[in-house]
Amino acid sequence: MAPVKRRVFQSKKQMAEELAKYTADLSSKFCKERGIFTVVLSGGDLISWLWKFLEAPYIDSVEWSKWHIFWVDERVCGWDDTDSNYKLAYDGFLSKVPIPAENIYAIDNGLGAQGNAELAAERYEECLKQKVNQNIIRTYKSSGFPQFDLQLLGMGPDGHMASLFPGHDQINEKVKWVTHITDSPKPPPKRITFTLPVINCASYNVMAVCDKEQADSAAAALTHTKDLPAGRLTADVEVVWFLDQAAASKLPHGWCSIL
Ligand SMILES: O=C(O)[C@H](O)[C@@H](O)[C@H](O)[C@H](O)COP(=O)(O)O
Repeated sequence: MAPVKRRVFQSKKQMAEELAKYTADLSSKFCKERGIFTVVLSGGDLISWLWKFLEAPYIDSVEWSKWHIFWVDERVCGWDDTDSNYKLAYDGFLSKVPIPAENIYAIDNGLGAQGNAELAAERYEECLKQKVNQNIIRTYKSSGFPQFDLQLLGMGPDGHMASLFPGHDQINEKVKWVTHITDSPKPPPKRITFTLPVINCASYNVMAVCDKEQADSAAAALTHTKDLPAGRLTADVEVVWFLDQAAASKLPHGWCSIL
């Protein structure tokens, strides 16, 4: 099983700087190896921690034209809706870096605007399959699941990741690549989400978590004292939890040395 590493930072600023460095290093590695870097984003606070990419050296040194962007979960709404994870990422990040528009794979705008969660999930899975056929996304060993190069994930205070919530059935999906939920405890209620097997096939998974509201769940997930979706996170190569001091404050003594 892939190692689960922890990195605890004194401030969100430091965390954002290291997150950019970690991601840029993987971008160089994958662009060199395969000429493509597949990156999966989540919503929530994550996008606000990507600001470092908009500055030197990254804005000029990253091979943006080789990036392909996907979403681990999305709210079922149109692209211009204030709930949209696509809009959040576009406004805060994607519109400011030269990633080609055709390399950005958002939820189907029409199905989102109609609120059709089931069909939107099916359509997004079809989109992933098409990208596998075009050799943009790799597949994981013999399982046939898509394998992304890097996923940048977040965790809610209840321990959810993507739109896999504690006590909801979506976490048990074993066949589909993308599923949907219509009663999400975090608003809005309708969402589509990658399933756990897909999330865990990624080569590298980053779980970025800040603030004291997440501290209990971060500790429970990392020590496995509660069965939380975020505690089931693994990867093919490695998982790294990026935590600020507040989010790491409930980790067992000695687990949270500052980096
Ligand atoms: O659509 C969403 O709501 C997000 O993708 C979600 O899965 C997020 O990553 C976590 O809820 C953490 O969110 P915060 O960073 O806002 O706590």
